[in-house]
Amino acid sequence: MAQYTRVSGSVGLITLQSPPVNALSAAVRQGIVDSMQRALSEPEVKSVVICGQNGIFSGGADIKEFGGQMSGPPLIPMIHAIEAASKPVVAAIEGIALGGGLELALGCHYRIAHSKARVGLPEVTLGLLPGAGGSQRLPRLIGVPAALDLITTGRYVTAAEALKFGLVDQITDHNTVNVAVKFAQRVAGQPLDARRISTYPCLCPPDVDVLFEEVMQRVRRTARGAIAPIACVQAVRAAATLPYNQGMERERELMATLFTSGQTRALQYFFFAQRAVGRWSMPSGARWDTSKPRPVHKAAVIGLGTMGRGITVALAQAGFSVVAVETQEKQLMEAKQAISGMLERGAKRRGVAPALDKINYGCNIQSVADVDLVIEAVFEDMALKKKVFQQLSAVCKPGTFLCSNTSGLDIDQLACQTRNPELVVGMHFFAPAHVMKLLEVVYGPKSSPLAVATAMQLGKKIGKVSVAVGNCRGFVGNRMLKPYLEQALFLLEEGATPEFVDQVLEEFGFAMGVFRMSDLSGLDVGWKVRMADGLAVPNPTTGQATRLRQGRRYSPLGDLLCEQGRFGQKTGRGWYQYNKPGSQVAKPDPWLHSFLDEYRARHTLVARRIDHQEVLERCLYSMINEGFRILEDGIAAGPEDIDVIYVFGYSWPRHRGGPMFYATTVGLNKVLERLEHYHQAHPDVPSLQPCDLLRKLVGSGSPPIQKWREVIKKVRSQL
Ligand SMILES: CCC/C=C/C(=O)SCCNC(=O)CCNC(=O)[C@H](O)C(C)(C)COP(=O)([O-])OP(=O)([O-])OC[C@H]1O[C@@H](n2cnc3c(N)ncnc32)[C@H](O)[C@@H]1OP(=O)([O-])[O-]
Repeated sequence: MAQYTRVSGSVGLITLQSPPVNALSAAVRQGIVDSMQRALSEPEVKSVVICGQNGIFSGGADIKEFGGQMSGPPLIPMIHAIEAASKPVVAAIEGIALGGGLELALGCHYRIAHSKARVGLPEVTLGLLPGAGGSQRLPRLIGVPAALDLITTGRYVTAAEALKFGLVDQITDHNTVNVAVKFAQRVAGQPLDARRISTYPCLCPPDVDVLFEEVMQRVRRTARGAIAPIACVQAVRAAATLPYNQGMERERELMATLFTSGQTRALQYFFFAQRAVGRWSMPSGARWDTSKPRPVHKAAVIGLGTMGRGITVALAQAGFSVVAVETQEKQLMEAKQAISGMLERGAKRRGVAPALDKINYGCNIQSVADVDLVIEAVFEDMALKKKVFQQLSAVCKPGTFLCSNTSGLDIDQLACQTRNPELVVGMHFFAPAHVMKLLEVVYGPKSSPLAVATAMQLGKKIGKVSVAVGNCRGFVGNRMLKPYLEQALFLLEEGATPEFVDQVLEEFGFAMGVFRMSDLSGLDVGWKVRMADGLAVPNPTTGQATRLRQGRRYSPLGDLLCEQGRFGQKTGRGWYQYNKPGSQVAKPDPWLHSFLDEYRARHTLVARRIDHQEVLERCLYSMINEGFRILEDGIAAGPEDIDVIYVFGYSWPRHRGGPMFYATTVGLNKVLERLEHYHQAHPDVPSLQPCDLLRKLVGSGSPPIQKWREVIKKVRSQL
């Protein structure tokens, strides 16, 4: 709702009241319409101020309303009525003015912002465009280039930047509402014609067509199949080329197309999924709201390879004191140089001082004795990690949390090496750790809620999206990656090429196909794991046994490449060839094609034509099937956890909502039916066998994803 009061005798003050972010719900819109009518009809009132309660202007349209039947006064006529008002209306922007919130402010005649406020039009991130006149008013106010930037990226700008653009009229460090009220008194009675943005001509640079062409090309390249950024460019183009009313009509048409697309549904789901993962729970019943974290002031990182360096940077940049440990002096010095460079570059980008003094470097593990939390990031070797955990347990002060950055090893085995296994959790970062948003916080059977809460809070403080998951091989992300990679290899054996498989996956929206991604991460990483598991063996016997290991189909293709020293980008050869080691430009490799031909001939495999559908279904459905198993096992508490992990950690296209949401858009019965089909064709591939939970969900009528937790609970209680 909105509260109407009269202040300073002649100013009507409308306060939006819809906690926590004053979203423009039906009740708020009704409140604004009623309050405006009152302010305009009261003769004593000479001007109006609109603000939001609790220091927040507005987070925009109420996203929860998008799924249902719209009720209450619509936003567009409401904003038009404010703009057309005969008395000046001033927006007092505190905290945030986002989306519809900023569009409302653009309908006002003046905008006063607090210096700490941030404004933006993030609709594109929800698969929409600023469809309450924002796409038409913003370019008229700040010019086409700046408007295109804000609208196509959805980025927020500070009050200072907004002032520079001319998006706000004034910024203040004082009480914004008081300043706005005084301002409103000053401008009362002044003519308003020059303050109505919809009447402005659209400021276009001379080469506007070239600009639109360039922006459209960039947007198409980076959108990975998302349609909203393209519609945003089209809407701004309408502002630049059409009169306001026709531009509004075009905005409406584009918005209608976006609204009915599946993409906005997926992105809205994902918006709430990101927030749902913060409300974590453990199978023991421990939860986010009943488990208090312990403050961490000083942390340590053990092992300063690629991951350790990134983690150190992430911690230091967030203001934590860090002890960074590497056992060999030479490696320590190399790491120090690299970390300092990363901090300096990051600080330059953000216009702040580099946090170099936050880090103390050392070669001795004793130097971590007084820290509150340690993140171990040594090589992915269980024996080595166990030794480190034994040392840490002996050296650290009582109560220190001991965390491992393992990407899939058993947390419980590490916990068993320590005196306080309840203080041990996994903190699985993704490379580069100071850039990638995802953090899997892995609890073992002995991990305490205190340790999980502390790791989750630390993750939040260093800017990560943290997801709490159970302990199993590969946790959530890498466990689901296994069947996906496996299918890709089988497809090569059966006749596909790496380029074709990658092309299909990239067209689907992945930033990189599976083979380009493997080349980037390094083929040797998985090879070492498979050797440790007894799967990759040198010189295996030929014939059927080569492709059947531990009772299931196995493709040794990756091992064979590694035996040739083809580790991917770092060696200049992998599934692709590169100009030189370290180069990122992948080119098809004729050697690899002959190698695949010879391999098939040696194993009497006849290459067949494989189409797009089969690549997508086998790679994605096997991964989704593993996702259902993860839910069934209680490793992830809900589908949102899996989807957030995949979007932030594995470049799953956000506009498809994540793998589990994608399954709902395909139809669970179709996923089940196709898995059954492929499992029949490949009975020696267990990952294609549909899991029980998927069958149960289909059996219970494929409920919406928000209801899955109930079915999961029932399935798990029957175990
Ligand atoms: C008509 C077409 C034109 C207009 C289109 C639009 O405006 S589209 C919209 C354009 N606007 C946007 O895209 C802005 C989206 N919002 C944000 O980016 C952030 O929420 C924030 C920066 C406003 C606050 O960040 P923060 O870290 O301080 O807090 P937090 O993120 O944890 O959220 C707190 C709670 O508020 C909830 N909630 C938030 N916003 C909305 C909403 N609009 N609606 C409903 N609910 C919303 C959120 O779910 C959470 O609920 P929970 O889990 O507690 O039950």
